[in-house]
Amino acid sequence: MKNLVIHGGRPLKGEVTIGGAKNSTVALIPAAILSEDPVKFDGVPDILDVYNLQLILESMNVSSEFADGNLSIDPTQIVEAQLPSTAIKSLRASYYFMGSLLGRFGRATVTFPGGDNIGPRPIDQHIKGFKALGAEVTEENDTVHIVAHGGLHGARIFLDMVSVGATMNIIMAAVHAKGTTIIENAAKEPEIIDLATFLNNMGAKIRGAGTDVIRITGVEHLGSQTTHTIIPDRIEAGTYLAMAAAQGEGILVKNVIPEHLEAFTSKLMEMGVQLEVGQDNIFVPKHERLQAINIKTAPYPGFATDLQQPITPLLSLANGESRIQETIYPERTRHIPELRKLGMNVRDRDDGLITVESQPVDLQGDVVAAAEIRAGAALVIAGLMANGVTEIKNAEHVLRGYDRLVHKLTMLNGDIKIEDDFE
Ligand SMILES: CC(=O)N[C@H]1[C@@H](OP(=O)(O)OP(=O)(O)OC[C@H]2O[C@@H](n3ccc(=O)[nH]c3=O)[C@H](O)[C@@H]2O)O[C@H](CO)[C@@H](O)[C@@H]1O
Ligand SMILES: C=C(OP(=O)(O)O)C(=O)O
Repeated sequence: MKNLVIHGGRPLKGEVTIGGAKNSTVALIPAAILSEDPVKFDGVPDILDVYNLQLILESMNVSSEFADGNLSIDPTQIVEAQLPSTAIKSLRASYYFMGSLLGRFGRATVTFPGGDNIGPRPIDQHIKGFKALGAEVTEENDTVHIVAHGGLHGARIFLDMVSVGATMNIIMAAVHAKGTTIIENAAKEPEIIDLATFLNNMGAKIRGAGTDVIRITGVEHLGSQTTHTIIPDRIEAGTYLAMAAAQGEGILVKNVIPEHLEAFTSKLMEMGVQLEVGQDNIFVPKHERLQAINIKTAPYPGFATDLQQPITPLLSLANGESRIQETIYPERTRHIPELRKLGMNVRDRDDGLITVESQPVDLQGDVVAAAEIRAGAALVIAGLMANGVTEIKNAEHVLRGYDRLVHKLTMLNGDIKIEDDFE
């Protein structure tokens, strides 16, 4: 295991460039096996999830090369094979191989995905979608078997709840299905548009991505002609914006699509952070006084659940009591006891209500553990704010989704390094 070691209390300043979106990347890589030609992506973030997805591709005889943000994948020699369960368990998004293998071969056998401990994460809506398309789905021990004996056909699928993963998985399964599939109550996240853009550029017919009704008309062939540039990571961007507002003395966050961050930036502005929003960048000036706010997480375009942890340390600098109601994953509060260890005045309730009171004294470094990616991001921000040394255990949770974190923070004058944890 790895630890992140931060000597906190230093003012942060300068520029940071946001990488490609993790949540697009982890869907685009499984989607690449739907292509009959080699596929190229650029703007790919340097994160552990990418390396684990490469291992899964390799097990299917799909070669890939990744350097300097460029990822090429050659699925032309793909074979059906048992997927490596350690890599599958290392990330949630390995479940996208259910949709992409089903789309490509009409069958898929995938171990239940792993991922962060953020509370229950059922996949019933994915399975409902596969069944509606004509597949038989059985679960045995820890494995899901999906087979479409008579081939896949278009269907009308109403999602019982808005699910990013189910929307993406059904799109991938349906691209070759006979006829038209309609997903109603679909998720509207920008990453879904990114996936649809990639597939449409290969010849798919997906309409309505970004709205809550998506229509997919099956096509026979998909082939890649161009390099697909991955959209900027709005969650990474929001993390740096929160960090800049909490500990910055003027930070320019580059390579952002400001529209993707509106629910987040409007909350920062409500607090009194005077953001200067450019076309593809946002400047966070040094500020004096901040006001407490209330936040409720919601599916896009609402306030992202993945940003409630990174904004929590900032709320401790506001005058008064701030509240966050986590509605997507009410148990996603594992950052709270760790933030309390650093001296933050923060509490949570079983129903996902987080209360943050203003901080009378400076935070003090301590040994804490990252239970999941965004909990880890909150601890990194708090560690940068705190006096003394903060050691964050289980750093892999953070590194699986934050592109070149140590390099970027060092360029911002942060003092942070990765160490092996031999305990
Ligand atoms: C790789 C990726 O893109 N991960 C994101 C994706 O996860 P993921 O796609 O797994 O999250 P979903 O959008 O599916 O989950 C939304 C809600 O629906 C519930 N649900 C979902 C599917 C299902 O079959 N049954 C069910 O009950 C979940 O428990 C959750 O409460 O969206 C989450 C919510 O924005 C983000 O936190 C994750 O960062
Ligand atoms: C929960 C997250 O990711 P995943 O769905 O990959 O676990 C996240 O990115 O905050």
